Amino acid sequence: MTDVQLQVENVAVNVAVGDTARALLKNINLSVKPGEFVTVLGANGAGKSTLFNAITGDVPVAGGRITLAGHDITDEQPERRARLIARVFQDPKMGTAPRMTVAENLLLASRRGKRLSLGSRQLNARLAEFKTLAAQTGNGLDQALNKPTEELSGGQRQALSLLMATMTQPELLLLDEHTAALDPHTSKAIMTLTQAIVSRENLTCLMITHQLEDALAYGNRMIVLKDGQIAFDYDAEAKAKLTRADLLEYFG
Ligand SMILES: Nc1ncnc2c1ncn2[C@@H]1O[C@H](COP(=O)(O)OP(=O)(O)OP(=O)(O)O)[C@@H](O)[C@H]1O
Repeated sequence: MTDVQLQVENVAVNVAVGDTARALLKNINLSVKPGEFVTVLGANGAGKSTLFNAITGDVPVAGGRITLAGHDITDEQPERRARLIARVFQDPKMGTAPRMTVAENLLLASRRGKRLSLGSRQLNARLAEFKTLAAQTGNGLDQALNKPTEELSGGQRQALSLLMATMTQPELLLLDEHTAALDPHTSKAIMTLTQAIVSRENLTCLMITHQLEDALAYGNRMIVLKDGQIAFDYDAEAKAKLTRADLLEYFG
């Protein structure tokens, strides 16, 4: 195992605005160790989602190199990178196929990067496993395995998205404000589930959040983006000393 899981070297992202190029990311350098859980903070427009998009290949980089688990993925298509990288979005509707049942969604996710086969025999063979997996959410998902996901609550659907994102142990988990659309109680439950899965599977994880309490409470490293650059990078020890008041200063 290498001691660096994700290496972002001199990554720049530009977009054309009219006749001029605007820099969204300016020579970002970030080195993340295996099992690190990094919270990502920054004001609106700082470049957080653009950083995720550069890592997943959803925006082209103007320069630099991205390496994941020893593979140079800089020139790989997003579909290929998706075998290694899982992402959970803010909108619970983004992570699941709405007309398919919970169990079918889980079967699909378990086949990530492999040949797809969705027969009822394959499904039935894995129902007990999926029930155990869904039970850990504590929100009744295990009782809803045969329901289309469009009938689930936002919290259940986001819990399912999280299970689907992590069940094949991705090399990198990207959480893109994944609790922002949920009420405080549900958001807490999803964060507790997130923490449990990330620790148990020893996942390398980046989590964008605007919830300062969550940014402080979770993870063992924090970066703050400002104007397309990493303005602050706190290791576990420095992060543990930070307060909400310190963070508010960055956004003041
Ligand atoms: N395709 C694009 N073309 C032009 N500008 C873009 C494009 N994508 C993003 N931007 C701009 O780039 C900047 C960074 O956007 P980004 O979504 O990365 O910010 P963010 O830190 O994730 O913000 P938020 O907290 O609001 O989600 C913003 O000013 C945004 O408007």
